[in-house]
Amino acid sequence: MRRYGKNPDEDDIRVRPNSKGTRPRTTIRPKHEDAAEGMVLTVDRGRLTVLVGEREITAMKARELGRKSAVVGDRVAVVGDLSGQKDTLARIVRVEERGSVLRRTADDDDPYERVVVANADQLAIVTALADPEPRPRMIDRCLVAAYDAGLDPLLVLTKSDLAPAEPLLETYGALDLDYVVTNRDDFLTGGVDQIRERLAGRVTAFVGHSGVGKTTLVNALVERQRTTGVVNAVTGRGRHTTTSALALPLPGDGPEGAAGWVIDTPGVRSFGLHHIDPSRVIQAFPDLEPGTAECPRGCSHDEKDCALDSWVAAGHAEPARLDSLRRLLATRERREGD
Ligand SMILES: Nc1nc2c(ncn2[C@@H]2O[C@H](COP(=O)(O)OP(=O)(O)OP(=O)(O)O)[C@@H](O)[C@H]2O)c(=O)[nH]1
Ligand SMILES: [Zn+2]
Repeated sequence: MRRYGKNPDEDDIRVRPNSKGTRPRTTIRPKHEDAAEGMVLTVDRGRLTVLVGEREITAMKARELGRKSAVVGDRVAVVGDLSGQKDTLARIVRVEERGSVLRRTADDDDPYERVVVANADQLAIVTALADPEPRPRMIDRCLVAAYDAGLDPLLVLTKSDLAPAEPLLETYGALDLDYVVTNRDDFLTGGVDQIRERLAGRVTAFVGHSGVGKTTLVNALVERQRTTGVVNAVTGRGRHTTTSALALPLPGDGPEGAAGWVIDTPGVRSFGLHHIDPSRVIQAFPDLEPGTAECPRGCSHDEKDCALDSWVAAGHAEPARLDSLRRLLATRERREGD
């Protein structure tokens, strides 16, 4: 699977300046052939902050885009005033095809599932080992969302000074999940390198419930940021005013001049799992998947004849994993955030 960020040279989402003549053009596009390519960093009430080269500009959707949305992480083509000066406004005339989408669940205020992050290739699931207690169900839901969106999950276990990681990791042992264990004291001694390594050259969306230490972690990661440009300008605006995700560059060189991207997602209470087929849910449980071979056709995996019970009874997987799968299947239709 091609994922944005891993092989920027092979990326077919980008519009290369010299691609004229080598590629067929659609009839709509020539109008904006001189458009600049950018990446959406955040969205605030119809105003989008777009990184174009080294410059951060404010833009809005051009009318011709219609209902099509542009979200954080989107590659967009912009025209108009690209100076980035105060009170200037550019127009987004095109949203490039997305390599991946993360959706959030519909809620009472907004009945539609919406894409909140585009083009991420990794999902960092931030969970505290204590205070607050880890929530395996929430982790499972995130895993399902990650697998469904084609993102590599990365379990980030924080506050290791308060509790050991082993019990939780044991539960997920069969999943062969990539994980990092962190704590605040490590950050002070440069201990974020372990996680930095996992983020290098990639676009990683960070999710986690309030209080797990996500902000502490993200700040440690983006701290040594160049003094001008993206981070300071964006964070200076006051996060609380926006429910949008926010793309933050990791210091160093790489695609778009950053060593990788952290996409902080304050507004994502829960992922939209409504659209996910039960047969895809099972993909988040590779330890259980082989056990479904003997299931009756169209098995819900939560019925009397389900073969998973005997699979687990035979010792092929942990009973806790099957419980987790079943809880997930049962709660998939609900709108809960945990
Ligand atoms: N013991 C301990 N406390 C931590 C650690 N990291 C963060 N904290 C504390 O946990 C609390 C929550 O941290 P935040 O970084 O604000 O957590 P958050 O997930 O961003 O939560 P919100 O800001 O509510 O969204 C703060 O009081 C932090 O000081 C850690 O490694 N160990
Ligand atoms: Zn079954």
